Amino acid sequence: MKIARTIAELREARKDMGRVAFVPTMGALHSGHLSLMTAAKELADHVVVSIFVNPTQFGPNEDFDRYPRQLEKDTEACQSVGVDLLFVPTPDEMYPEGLESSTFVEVLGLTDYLCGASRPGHFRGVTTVVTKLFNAVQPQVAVFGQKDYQQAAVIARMTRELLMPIEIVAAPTARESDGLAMSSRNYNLSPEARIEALALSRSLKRAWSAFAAGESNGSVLVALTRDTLQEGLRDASRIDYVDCVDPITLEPSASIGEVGAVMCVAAHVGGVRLIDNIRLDKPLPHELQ
Ligand SMILES: Nc1ncnc2c1ncn2[C@@H]1O[C@H](COP(=O)(O)OP(=O)(O)OP(=O)(O)O)[C@@H](O)[C@H]1O
Ligand SMILES: CC(C)(CO)[C@@H](O)C(=O)[O-]
Ligand code: BAL
Repeated sequence: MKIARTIAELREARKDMGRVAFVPTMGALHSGHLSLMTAAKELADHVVVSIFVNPTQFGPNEDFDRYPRQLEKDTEACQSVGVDLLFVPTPDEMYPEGLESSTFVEVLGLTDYLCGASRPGHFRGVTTVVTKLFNAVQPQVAVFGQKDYQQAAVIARMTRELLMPIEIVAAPTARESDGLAMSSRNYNLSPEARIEALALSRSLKRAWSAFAAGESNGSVLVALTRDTLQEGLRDASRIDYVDCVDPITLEPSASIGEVGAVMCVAAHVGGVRLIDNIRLDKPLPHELQ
């Protein structure tokens, strides 16, 4: 596996590669990330992974400084699943003009909801850095996780509308055996908070079961989900959102029809912000059964 630390090194290594599948990450890799890399291997001749904790997608009071970093372990993990090229740029390499640059990429509409509403400016940081990474890596296909459902939708919309010749693939959420969605931020959970965090997946399971039993009113499903989440959290005021949304537009679903819906939750557990979601119209993930 080659490692590139600069754009110049990346471009040099990229020259020898044909069709590339790209997996952008912020590191502190877990099995969810590795499942994206394994999926990427099926889609192209070479797999490129980036690890970059992007400062511009964190708000001033968010956890940029506390975000877990473990580059040595991550490098071994990438090697173990057969990644061809690992790109680990510094902030100066990604933002040579400084973090307050005058050029950025912003997707309107889709970013009004969910994390876009609770983390102002977050998606502008994500779409700008992903555009830069796409320009640097020049992949044919890029793989994102459905755990960050809105992020995958926003990036798919961006690539389509900006005519980027890149296919966006959204891969399923990897979960721990007790249902918790894998997330780098789980590394920051205390043992007590790790147990409390199960309230997120439990609340989604409740929504799924009610939908499967015939409930299709979005507000009723949101209320059930919120109740379950509140019951499981020590501080209910730390819920950022519980929303049942259209899978394409991400607008709140009043009534779930043929296109189905996604139930999305975000909450702070023991000082760690976690998100999760579930498609109500698809089979229940086996870890939640
Ligand atoms: N449990 C998971 N299953 C599948 N993909 C995942 C999972 N968690 C994250 N991903 C995907 O991995 C990619 C990189 O995400 P990132 O490095 O931010 O990891 P993360 O675990 O989501 O971290 P965070 O704690 O910031 O939420 C994204 O496309 C994200 O959707
Ligand atoms: C896509 C991404 C790597 C952009 O910084 C990040 O938002 C993430 O890890 O999901
Ligand atoms: N996994 C999405 C990146 C973030 O939370 O900033």
